[in-house]
Amino acid sequence: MLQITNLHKSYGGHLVLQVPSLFLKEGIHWFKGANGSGKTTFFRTLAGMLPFEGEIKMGTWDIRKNPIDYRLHINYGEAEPDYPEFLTANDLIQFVAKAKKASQKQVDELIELLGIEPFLYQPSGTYSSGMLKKTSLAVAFLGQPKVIILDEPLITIDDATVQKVYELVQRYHAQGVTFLLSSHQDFRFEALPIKQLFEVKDKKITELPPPRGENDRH
Ligand SMILES: Nc1ncnc2c1ncn2[C@@H]1O[C@H](COP(=O)(O)OP(=O)(O)OP(=O)(O)O)[C@@H](O)[C@H]1O
Repeated sequence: MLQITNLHKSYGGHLVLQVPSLFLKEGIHWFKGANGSGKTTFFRTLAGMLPFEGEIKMGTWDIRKNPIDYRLHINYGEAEPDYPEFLTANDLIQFVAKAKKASQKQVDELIELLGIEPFLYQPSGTYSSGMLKKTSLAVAFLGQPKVIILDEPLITIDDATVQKVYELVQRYHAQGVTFLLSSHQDFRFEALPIKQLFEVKDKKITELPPPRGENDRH
Protein backbone atom coordinates (compact mmCIF):
# COMPACT_ATOMS: atom_id res chain seq x y z
CA MET A 1 0.00 0.00 0.00
CA LEU A 2 2.76 2.47 0.94
CA GLN A 3 6.32 2.15 -0.33
CA ILE A 4 8.96 4.40 1.25
CA THR A 5 12.43 4.43 -0.32
CA ASN A 6 15.59 6.25 0.77
CA LEU A 7 13.67 8.68 2.97
CA HIS A 8 15.81 11.29 4.70
CA LYS A 9 14.09 13.93 6.79
CA SER A 10 16.05 16.76 8.37
CA TYR A 11 15.13 19.99 10.12
CA GLY A 12 17.64 22.75 9.37
CA GLY A 13 20.35 20.26 8.40
CA HIS A 14 19.71 18.10 11.49
CA LEU A 15 18.75 14.56 10.40
CA VAL A 16 15.82 13.15 12.42
CA LEU A 17 14.71 10.20 10.29
CA GLN A 18 16.33 7.84 7.81
CA VAL A 19 14.30 5.04 6.20
CA PRO A 20 16.17 3.09 3.48
CA SER A 21 13.17 0.95 2.49
CA LEU A 22 9.84 0.27 4.12
CA PHE A 23 6.74 -1.35 2.63
CA LEU A 24 3.49 -1.08 4.54
CA LYS A 25 0.97 -3.72 3.57
CA GLU A 26 -2.78 -3.11 3.67
CA GLY A 27 -3.95 -3.30 7.27
CA ILE A 28 -3.54 -1.58 10.63
CA HIS A 29 0.00 -0.58 11.60
CA TRP A 30 1.15 0.68 14.96
CA PHE A 31 4.18 2.93 15.40
CA LYS A 32 5.60 3.13 18.91
CA GLY A 33 8.33 5.45 20.00
CA ALA A 34 9.47 7.66 22.84
CA ASN A 35 8.79 11.40 22.89
CA GLY A 36 10.79 13.12 20.18
CA SER A 37 11.67 9.88 18.36
CA GLY A 38 10.18 11.07 15.05
CA LYS A 39 6.68 9.58 14.80
CA THR A 40 4.96 12.87 14.01
CA THR A 41 7.70 13.82 11.55
CA PHE A 42 7.25 10.49 9.76
CA PHE A 43 3.47 10.84 9.64
CA ARG A 44 3.48 14.45 8.48
CA THR A 45 5.98 13.52 5.77
CA LEU A 46 3.78 10.64 4.55
CA ALA A 47 0.75 12.93 4.63
CA GLY A 48 2.51 15.26 2.18
CA MET A 49 2.89 18.10 4.67
CA LEU A 50 6.69 18.30 4.90
CA PRO A 51 9.53 18.50 2.38
CA PHE A 52 11.80 15.43 2.37
CA GLU A 53 14.42 13.57 0.36
CA GLY A 54 13.53 10.18 -1.09
CA GLU A 55 10.46 8.52 -2.60
CA ILE A 56 7.01 7.82 -1.24
CA LYS A 57 4.32 5.95 -3.18
CA MET A 58 0.78 4.86 -2.39
CA GLY A 59 0.22 1.98 -4.81
CA THR A 60 1.19 3.53 -8.15
CA TRP A 61 0.68 7.15 -6.99
CA ASP A 62 3.92 8.96 -6.30
CA ILE A 63 3.61 11.74 -3.72
CA ARG A 64 5.37 14.17 -6.09
CA LYS A 65 4.25 12.97 -9.53
CA ASN A 66 0.59 12.38 -8.56
CA PRO A 67 0.12 14.96 -5.78
CA ILE A 68 -3.66 15.29 -6.09
CA ASP A 69 -4.55 11.59 -6.24
CA TYR A 70 -2.04 10.87 -3.47
CA ARG A 71 -3.32 13.57 -1.10
CA LEU A 72 -7.00 12.91 -1.84
CA HIS A 73 -6.56 9.35 -0.58
CA ILE A 74 -4.44 9.88 2.51
CA ASN A 75 -5.96 11.48 5.63
CA TYR A 76 -4.14 12.70 8.70
CA GLY A 77 -5.34 13.28 12.25
CA GLU A 78 -2.99 15.55 14.21
CA ALA A 79 -1.69 14.48 17.63
CA GLU A 80 -2.42 17.91 19.08
CA PRO A 81 -4.75 19.77 16.75
CA ASP A 82 -4.33 23.53 16.70
CA TYR A 83 -6.88 25.46 14.66
CA PRO A 84 -7.46 29.17 14.10
CA GLU A 85 -9.58 29.89 17.14
CA PHE A 86 -12.41 31.68 15.31
CA LEU A 87 -13.21 28.57 13.19
CA THR A 88 -15.97 26.23 14.41
CA ALA A 89 -15.94 22.43 14.15
CA ASN A 90 -18.58 22.86 11.45
CA ASP A 91 -16.31 25.23 9.44
CA LEU A 92 -13.39 22.81 9.69
CA ILE A 93 -15.39 19.68 8.89
CA GLN A 94 -17.25 21.27 5.95
CA PHE A 95 -14.02 22.68 4.50
CA VAL A 96 -12.27 19.31 4.56
CA ALA A 97 -15.42 17.46 3.46
CA LYS A 98 -15.46 19.58 0.29
CA ALA A 99 -11.74 19.04 -0.38
CA LYS A 100 -12.07 15.29 0.23
CA LYS A 101 -15.34 15.00 -1.73
CA ALA A 102 -17.18 13.59 1.31
CA SER A 103 -20.97 13.22 1.33
CA GLN A 104 -23.17 15.15 3.79
CA LYS A 105 -24.35 11.75 5.06
CA GLN A 106 -20.79 10.83 6.03
CA VAL A 107 -20.31 14.25 7.68
CA ASP A 108 -23.52 13.85 9.72
CA GLU A 109 -22.62 10.31 10.79
CA LEU A 110 -19.14 11.31 12.01
CA ILE A 111 -20.51 14.34 13.89
CA GLU A 112 -23.07 12.13 15.60
CA LEU A 113 -20.76 9.21 16.37
CA LEU A 114 -18.04 11.39 17.88
CA GLY A 115 -20.53 13.54 19.84
CA ILE A 116 -19.63 16.83 18.17
CA GLU A 117 -23.17 18.35 17.90
CA PRO A 118 -23.09 20.17 21.27
CA PHE A 119 -20.18 22.37 20.17
CA LEU A 120 -20.48 22.19 16.37
CA TYR A 121 -21.10 25.93 15.97
CA GLN A 122 -18.85 27.20 18.77
CA PRO A 123 -15.48 28.75 17.87
CA SER A 124 -12.72 26.17 18.39
CA GLY A 125 -10.84 28.65 20.59
CA THR A 126 -13.38 27.76 23.31
CA TYR A 127 -12.83 23.98 23.01
CA SER A 128 -11.32 21.64 25.57
CA SER A 129 -8.47 19.42 24.33
CA GLY A 130 -10.91 16.50 23.99
CA MET A 131 -13.32 18.60 21.89
CA LEU A 132 -10.43 19.63 19.61
CA LYS A 133 -9.36 16.00 19.30
CA LYS A 134 -12.87 14.82 18.43
CA THR A 135 -13.02 17.47 15.68
CA SER A 136 -9.66 16.41 14.26
CA LEU A 137 -10.72 12.75 14.34
CA ALA A 138 -13.94 13.50 12.44
CA VAL A 139 -11.87 15.35 9.82
CA ALA A 140 -9.48 12.40 9.50
CA PHE A 141 -12.25 10.01 8.49
CA LEU A 142 -13.79 12.16 5.73
CA GLY A 143 -13.95 11.15 2.07
CA GLN A 144 -12.85 7.83 0.60
CA PRO A 145 -9.28 7.53 1.91
CA LYS A 146 -7.12 4.51 1.21
CA VAL A 147 -4.83 5.39 4.13
CA ILE A 148 -5.70 7.11 7.42
CA ILE A 149 -2.88 8.26 9.68
CA LEU A 150 -3.88 8.92 13.28
CA ASP A 151 -1.17 10.46 15.44
CA GLU A 152 -1.84 9.61 19.10
CA PRO A 153 -5.57 9.19 18.40
CA LEU A 154 -6.50 8.21 21.95
CA ILE A 155 -4.91 11.03 23.93
CA THR A 156 -7.27 13.50 25.68
CA ILE A 157 -10.50 11.70 24.72
CA ASP A 158 -12.80 10.01 27.25
CA ASP A 159 -13.31 6.22 27.43
CA ALA A 160 -16.61 6.29 25.53
CA THR A 161 -14.93 8.15 22.64
CA VAL A 162 -11.99 5.72 22.68
CA GLN A 163 -14.52 2.95 21.98
CA LYS A 164 -16.00 5.00 19.13
CA VAL A 165 -12.53 5.43 17.60
CA TYR A 166 -11.92 1.66 17.78
CA GLU A 167 -15.33 1.17 16.13
CA LEU A 168 -14.52 3.61 13.32
CA VAL A 169 -11.08 2.08 12.72
CA GLN A 170 -12.59 -1.43 12.58
CA ARG A 171 -15.36 -0.29 10.25
CA TYR A 172 -13.07 1.52 7.78
CA HIS A 173 -10.51 -1.30 8.01
CA ALA A 174 -13.23 -3.77 6.99
CA GLN A 175 -13.74 -1.59 3.90
CA GLY A 176 -10.04 -1.90 2.99
CA VAL A 177 -8.61 1.28 4.55
CA THR A 178 -5.02 1.04 5.82
CA PHE A 179 -4.26 2.71 9.17
CA LEU A 180 -1.05 4.07 10.63
CA LEU A 181 -1.48 4.69 14.36
CA SER A 182 1.06 6.04 16.81
CA SER A 183 1.48 5.99 20.55
CA HIS A 184 4.27 6.81 22.92
CA GLN A 185 2.88 4.32 25.44
CA ASP A 186 3.43 0.57 25.15
CA PHE A 187 -0.19 -0.45 25.52
CA ARG A 188 -2.71 1.29 23.32
CA PHE A 189 -4.08 -0.61 20.35
CA GLU A 190 -4.24 -4.23 21.53
CA ALA A 191 -7.99 -4.22 20.89
CA LEU A 192 -7.35 -3.82 17.16
CA PRO A 193 -6.10 -6.43 14.68
CA ILE A 194 -2.59 -5.01 14.25
CA LYS A 195 -0.84 -6.23 11.12
CA GLN A 196 2.61 -4.72 11.67
CA LEU A 197 4.20 -3.10 14.72
CA PHE A 198 7.12 -0.70 14.35
CA GLU A 199 9.42 1.09 16.71
CA VAL A 200 10.72 4.56 15.85
CA LYS A 201 14.07 4.96 17.57
CA ASP A 202 17.53 6.39 16.88
CA LYS A 203 16.35 7.93 13.56
CA LYS A 204 15.31 4.46 12.33
CA ILE A 205 12.05 2.55 11.94
CA THR A 206 12.32 -1.12 12.92
CA GLU A 207 9.64 -3.79 12.66
CA LEU A 208 8.88 -5.66 15.91
CA PRO A 209 6.88 -8.88 16.39
CA PRO A 210 3.15 -8.05 16.23
CA PRO A 211 1.42 -7.58 19.59
CA ARG A 212 -1.00 -10.21 20.84
CA GLY A 213 -4.53 -8.98 20.17
CA GLU A 214 -7.41 -9.22 22.64
CA ASN A 215 -8.85 -12.07 20.60
CA ASP A 216 -5.68 -14.14 21.08
CA ARG A 217 -5.98 -14.05 24.86
CA HIS A 218 -9.18 -16.12 25.09
N1 LIG B 1 9.52 21.94 13.09
C1 LIG B 1 10.62 21.41 13.65
N2 LIG B 1 11.80 22.06 13.61
C2 LIG B 1 12.91 21.51 14.15
N3 LIG B 1 12.96 20.32 14.78
C3 LIG B 1 11.80 19.63 14.86
C4 LIG B 1 10.58 20.14 14.31
N4 LIG B 1 9.59 19.22 14.54
C5 LIG B 1 10.18 18.20 15.21
N5 LIG B 1 11.50 18.45 15.40
C6 LIG B 1 12.47 17.55 16.05
O1 LIG B 1 12.40 16.29 15.41
C7 LIG B 1 12.50 15.22 16.35
C8 LIG B 1 11.29 14.32 16.21
O2 LIG B 1 10.12 15.03 16.63
P1 LIG B 1 8.66 14.43 16.43
O3 LIG B 1 7.68 15.50 16.80
O4 LIG B 1 8.57 13.85 15.08
O5 LIG B 1 8.67 13.26 17.53
P2 LIG B 1 7.48 12.34 18.10
O6 LIG B 1 7.99 10.93 18.08
O7 LIG B 1 6.23 12.60 17.35
O8 LIG B 1 7.37 12.85 19.59
P3 LIG B 1 6.13 12.88 20.66
O9 LIG B 1 5.84 11.45 21.07
O10 LIG B 1 6.70 13.68 21.77
O11 LIG B 1 4.96 13.56 19.97
C9 LIG B 1 12.64 15.88 17.72
O12 LIG B 1 14.02 15.91 18.03
C10 LIG B 1 12.11 17.28 17.51
O13 LIG B 1 12.78 18.21 18.35
